[in-house]
Amino acid sequence: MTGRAPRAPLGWLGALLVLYLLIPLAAFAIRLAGSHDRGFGTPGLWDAARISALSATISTMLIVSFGVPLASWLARSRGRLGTVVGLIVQLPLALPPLMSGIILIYVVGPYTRVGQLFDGRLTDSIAGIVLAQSFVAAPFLVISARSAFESVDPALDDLAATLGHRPLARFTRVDIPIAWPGIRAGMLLTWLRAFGEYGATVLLAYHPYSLPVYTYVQFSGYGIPTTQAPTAIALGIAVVVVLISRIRRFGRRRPQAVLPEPMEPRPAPPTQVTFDLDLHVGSFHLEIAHAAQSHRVAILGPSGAGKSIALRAIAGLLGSRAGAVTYAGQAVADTATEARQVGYLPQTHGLFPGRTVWQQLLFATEADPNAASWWIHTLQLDGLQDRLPEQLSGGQRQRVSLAQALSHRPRLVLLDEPFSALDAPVRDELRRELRRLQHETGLSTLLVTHDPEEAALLADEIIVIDEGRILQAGPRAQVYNRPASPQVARLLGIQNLHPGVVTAGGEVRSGAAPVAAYTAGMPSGTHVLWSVRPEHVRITPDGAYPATIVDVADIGTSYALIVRLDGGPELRVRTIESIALRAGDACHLALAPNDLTVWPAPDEPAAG
Ligand SMILES: Nc1ncnc2c1ncn2[C@@H]1O[C@H](COP(=O)(O)OP(=O)(O)OP(=O)(O)O)[C@@H](O)[C@H]1O
Repeated sequence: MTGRAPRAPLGWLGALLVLYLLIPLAAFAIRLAGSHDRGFGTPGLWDAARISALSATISTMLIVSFGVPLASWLARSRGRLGTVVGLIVQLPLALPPLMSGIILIYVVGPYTRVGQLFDGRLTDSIAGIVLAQSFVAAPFLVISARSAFESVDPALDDLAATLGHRPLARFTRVDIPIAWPGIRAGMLLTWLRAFGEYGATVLLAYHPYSLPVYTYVQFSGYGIPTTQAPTAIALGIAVVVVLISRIRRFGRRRPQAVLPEPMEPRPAPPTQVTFDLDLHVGSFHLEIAHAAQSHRVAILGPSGAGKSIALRAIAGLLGSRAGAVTYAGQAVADTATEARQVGYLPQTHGLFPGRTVWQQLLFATEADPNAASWWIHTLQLDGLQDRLPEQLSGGQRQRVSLAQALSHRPRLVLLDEPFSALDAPVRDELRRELRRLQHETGLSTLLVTHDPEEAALLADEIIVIDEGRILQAGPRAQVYNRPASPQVARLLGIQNLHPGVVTAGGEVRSGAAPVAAYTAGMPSGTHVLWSVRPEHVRITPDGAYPATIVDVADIGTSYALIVRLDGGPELRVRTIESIALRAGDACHLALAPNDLTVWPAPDEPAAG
């Protein structure tokens, strides 16, 4: 038994509809084949067909010129205005075309002001036909193009801005190519709808005859046999246009890239960033300020802390009102992103669909082909230059993104969780690679991550943020060894974090176990949190703290143990020394007071 629902009844329902659509077409074709005189020589027929084709083409061109920018705006607009405009655009679709004709007469009819400007000749002319067709057919283009633009990832627009492209270039070189299949389908539908338009046209422009008006005139004057030829023409055209809309560009051949001589780019001078940001995105308020002392900085924080918003603001993608930003002492708040010379790796991989690896690398306005060739080689992308994004693995895509960001010699590279979607071995490999580049080429980087290990590997200076505020900022060693608060300790992934109380002797009692620590300035009885890094807990016979082994795991390069302090909490221990102990064995721990960090518990007022 497969457990699948039987599909036959659904299939039959669909087949009935297909029959209903097919039978009239077939009946017409049979009648046409059996006729003596099909009327293809009737006077006026071909003129009417020509006028319909001409006016539909003009209408479509007009609708595309105005409708594509409108659809792009509608796809991005979130406000009430966008909703209202979206409804207005759809209205002609919901209105009977005859009524659309009546409405148009009130605006451009011979006795209106607009009509009189043209001596009443706007109607009953090709212009009148175009006006009627455009009104009725415009929604088809706008609706289709709008949903096509909605599928364009806004991060690609941001990426193109960091690669030096201005808004118009981003529209024509990023948005239009990606949305093109939807725009093309909308154009063909629009043309067909305009070509077949009758209701609005017959009221607004009875003359010259368009094909549908001509057909009605023939029908009412001479009966149905005389309508065979125009119907056959319309049917033939519909079939051709529908077939055109189905044509895919199978296996389009792209020229193979010939890579120029690789040439190592001159390294950009180290760039330290200063920022003082104060901005709202929706209901989220980001207010952070920092002057970096290093050119390898990480912003670390949990999901939703405001890391990506901070990075986008520093890149200039949120406008000049986001706050003050300087790169190497130079104020850039009023400089557009495209002129800031930054490299950017957005959270989702930033590659442009339909472009080969080589085309991605040369996409920046100031891309240097020799440098691009060098990055292909350095980032181990040799042989992949003619591949499209979908023909690459996740790790290769991130390498291409990195190469793309570096090929225009950015002064600062902004990385938004660049490796988070990759599996552990590929992530480790790419982190190592980036670290190597940082050290070998002096690359200036600002990394956003929620992973403390990644921040420690790729930055000399760490800014810890949460809920749009800085919790701690400073050199890596200082932040990791002396987290300013338990919250920072948790965000840094510090594992041994336990509650305790300061004793009269200045120790910390955790459970029943007193632990020696520096608690200067904290009165006896203060509730605290204390922590010690797993690699700072030593198991040694002369240790001061009796304990019991709970678990020992051999993790290849080291041992990870869980040990319970007698009368106290469990501690994680990490050691590279060979361990002969097993779960349940007694042991002793050595904990240096220097290695312990103690904070007043969050609800305790800070002492000292
Ligand atoms: N366009 C937006 N409109 C409204 N709120 C937004 C918008 N973009 C982000 N936010 C909100 O701002 C906050 C910070 O978002 P941000 O993307 O900077 O977080 P993050 O720290 O990068 O998180 P993650 O690690 O999950 O990417 C979140 O609460 C988010 O919901």
